[in-house]
Amino acid sequence: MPIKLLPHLRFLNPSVSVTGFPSMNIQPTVRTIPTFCRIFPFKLQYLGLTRINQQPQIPSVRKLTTRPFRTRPGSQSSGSDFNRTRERGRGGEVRASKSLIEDEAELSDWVSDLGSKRNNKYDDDSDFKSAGSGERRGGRERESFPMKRRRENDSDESRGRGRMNRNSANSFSRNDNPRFNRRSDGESRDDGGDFSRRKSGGIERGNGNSFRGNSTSFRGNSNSSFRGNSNSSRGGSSYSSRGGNSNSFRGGNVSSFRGNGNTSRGNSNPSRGGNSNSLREKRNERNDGGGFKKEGMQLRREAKFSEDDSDNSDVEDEDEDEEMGKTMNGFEDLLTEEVSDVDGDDEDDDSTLRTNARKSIGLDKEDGVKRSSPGNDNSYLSESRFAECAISPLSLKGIKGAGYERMTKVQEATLPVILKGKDVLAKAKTGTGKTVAFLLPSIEVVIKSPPVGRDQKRPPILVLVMCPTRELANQAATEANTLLKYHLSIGVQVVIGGTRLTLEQKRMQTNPCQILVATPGRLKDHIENTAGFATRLMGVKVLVLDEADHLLDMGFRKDIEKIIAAVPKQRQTLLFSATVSEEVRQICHIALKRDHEFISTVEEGSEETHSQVRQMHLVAPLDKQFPLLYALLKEHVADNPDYKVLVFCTTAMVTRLVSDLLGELKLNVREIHSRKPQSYRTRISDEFRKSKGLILVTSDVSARGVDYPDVTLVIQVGLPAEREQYIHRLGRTGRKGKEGQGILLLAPWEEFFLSSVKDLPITKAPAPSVDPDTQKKVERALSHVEMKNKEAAYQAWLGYYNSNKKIGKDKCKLVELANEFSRCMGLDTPPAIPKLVLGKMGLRNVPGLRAK
Ligand SMILES: Nc1ncnc2c1ncn2[C@@H]1O[C@H](COP(=O)(O)OP(=O)(O)OP(=O)(O)O)[C@@H](O)[C@H]1O
Repeated sequence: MPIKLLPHLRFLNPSVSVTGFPSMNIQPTVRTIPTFCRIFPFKLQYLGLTRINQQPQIPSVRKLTTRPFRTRPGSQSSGSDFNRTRERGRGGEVRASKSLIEDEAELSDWVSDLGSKRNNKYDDDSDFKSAGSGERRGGRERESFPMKRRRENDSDESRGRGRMNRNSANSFSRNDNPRFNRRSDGESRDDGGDFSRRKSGGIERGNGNSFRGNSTSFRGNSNSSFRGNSNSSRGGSSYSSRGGNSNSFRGGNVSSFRGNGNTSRGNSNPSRGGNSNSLREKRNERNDGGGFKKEGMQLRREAKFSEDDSDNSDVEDEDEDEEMGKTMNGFEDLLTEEVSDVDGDDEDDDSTLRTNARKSIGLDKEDGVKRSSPGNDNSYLSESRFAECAISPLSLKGIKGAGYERMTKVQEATLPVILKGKDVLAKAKTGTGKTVAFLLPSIEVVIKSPPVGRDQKRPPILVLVMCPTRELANQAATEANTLLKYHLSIGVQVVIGGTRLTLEQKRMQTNPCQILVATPGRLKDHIENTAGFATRLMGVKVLVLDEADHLLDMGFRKDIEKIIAAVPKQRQTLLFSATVSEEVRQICHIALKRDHEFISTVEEGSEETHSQVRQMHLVAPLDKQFPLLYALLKEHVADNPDYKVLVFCTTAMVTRLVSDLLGELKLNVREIHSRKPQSYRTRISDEFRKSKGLILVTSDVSARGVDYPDVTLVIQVGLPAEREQYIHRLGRTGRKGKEGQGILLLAPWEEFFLSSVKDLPITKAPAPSVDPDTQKKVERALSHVEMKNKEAAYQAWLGYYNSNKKIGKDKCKLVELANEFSRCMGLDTPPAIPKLVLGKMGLRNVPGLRAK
């Protein structure tokens, strides 16, 4: 049958080879092979044309669609990933520096900050080896960075904050404001990754005993009923939710490491145990009819996407969720987390759950042998139902309303333990329902707490959820509202950057909430500047760190430490993430009690990524990357009418450049990064969530947690900041058991990154060549991209790679590469960079750079 080529598939032409792949022998027929076919030959398996590991039969290729594929033989059985696991050591792996900047905001703000710090120590080149750190708030030199607008000087927020600062009597004085400090501490960001690891190492030696606990599988068998019926039995900040006979099945082969703290204390309060459903109903009625009843619906309505927010959200600001550069100062103070109020090592379980979990992981009840089960779309789900847990009827109603029937595996594994009141560090793959896993038991804690009277001046915040990005905070609050649909008296609010502090203050005053979702920087602002807020935080019973490893990383740690210090020690703490490195496990006791449980639903020996997500890496020199990216996208779009693609770029300004370019090439693109106003970010995020047929070019603001359904492809252009970031970015596709694809596009000198992900099933894509027409088209499109955007991208690019330990080591080589990038954007001469910036980057007098 003759092959009919679609015009759009003809961009490939072997005559323009990709340099760096001399061994590539492209047959003439390759011309007919779309890039995707060559990168994803598995597609052919669907067409029955080739075995999965076979080279595609090129002549057979006709119209190629990016069709779903099956789990590869021999790959991780997705049906059995609910297993006890120990983190695999990754010794010897090369990891990209954690100090890589997420965007170049810091860089521009350094410049701004220099005016006030001209004579300080940071003027010394040796203190500023990279552009990846430092002050982000702009000022005098804003002109050099046209995209960045000033927030502090002209917003109500800054004025309000200024007043509040002068008047407020809080524990974080302005002079000691880490947020302020970190923006001037360029060097902390500069070497953050190393520093972090070194510090962690130190901590490990000093305190590294918190994971020595027992690895348990099935504990106890009691089929518990609902607990904790008595408000009166729960006073003050005690852990009412800990007591009783909660089902605490610790899921099948889920790894469940206990800390080595006190484990002998049982739950002795008899009043907490064994309540029937009717009691639950009664309790709920009582609580839901409490002081907030009338406000309930309103609270939820206003929880997040309030009109107020959108009104002010065009206040551009530096991105607290992306900013880094904090130091470890004061960190040691937090190592004395109180451990006295720990629960016992009680053996309490729910046999039904246990049985279900065993089934869900393919464990035969009789012989205990693990059966492998083939992967399928629902393999992220367990066989347990929410009703089997000690969840209140109104929550169950909310769950049903959300369309959730069975628990996901991470929910099945963690819920009973959390409901029991234990601190938990949980690791589960991306898109498997971790948000519900921590929200649901948190809501139960609120339900069990005494209702707050209307006249209470400073009603306590009972649950505090910390998220690293605004998008994620919004999303978590939305999920909370879904679950709270029938809990009319429970309110959720969000405090994030990018909106005026004063309006958040007003909103919180008008509609006090019991559950607060926040980004660290903004929460700290409220602690410092909002009257009565610190008092309200003293009511916190549950503290959640979503994306815990990121929040505990150097970029956020200082804020997190302050926040931990601002909530009661007598609390329950939940840490969730898809990646929990050894380092995180060593430092997690900053937040967790020693007897916390580490629960992982990632099967031992299996990858942290989903087997149904096909991962490829593609190595091509810089000058071929834009045309390649275009080619990949064009083909994916042609093959997938419902395409939904995320393109991750290294920095915000590079994101803007790539978005501009793809827009010029007439692809349907949107961009999102920290330099966009919050209103824009929220709008684009919502649009992408709902849309199909859209490409979102993004910085790492979308890397973690964001739940965009049905993403068909994730492309990562350039070096990911670290292994974990690669995993989280990739995790935007393949959610809820869906299939997806991921491509990592690296330059030859970035290939070293692959060693840090060598345990993941990333296969090398055959290097495609680029049709000269495509190349020309891209060059033409680049010529239409605004010069200032290219200049900003160049500077950002330089800053990003300068902060990488490996690439930034040889400054001359770095500048050569940066100038190559500049040429790829169509610039004959590299843009000039302010001398001060060069100084901060440690790049003064490096040949090849132009200073201004
Ligand atoms: N029990 C359930 N049944 C079906 N869908 C669920 C269930 N629980 C959660 N979900 C849905 O699964 C999706 C992914 O959930 P969520 O965003 O919490 O994943 P995650 O594990 O936190 O991912 P990430 O690691 O990327 O943050 C969401 O759309 C959520 O509504």
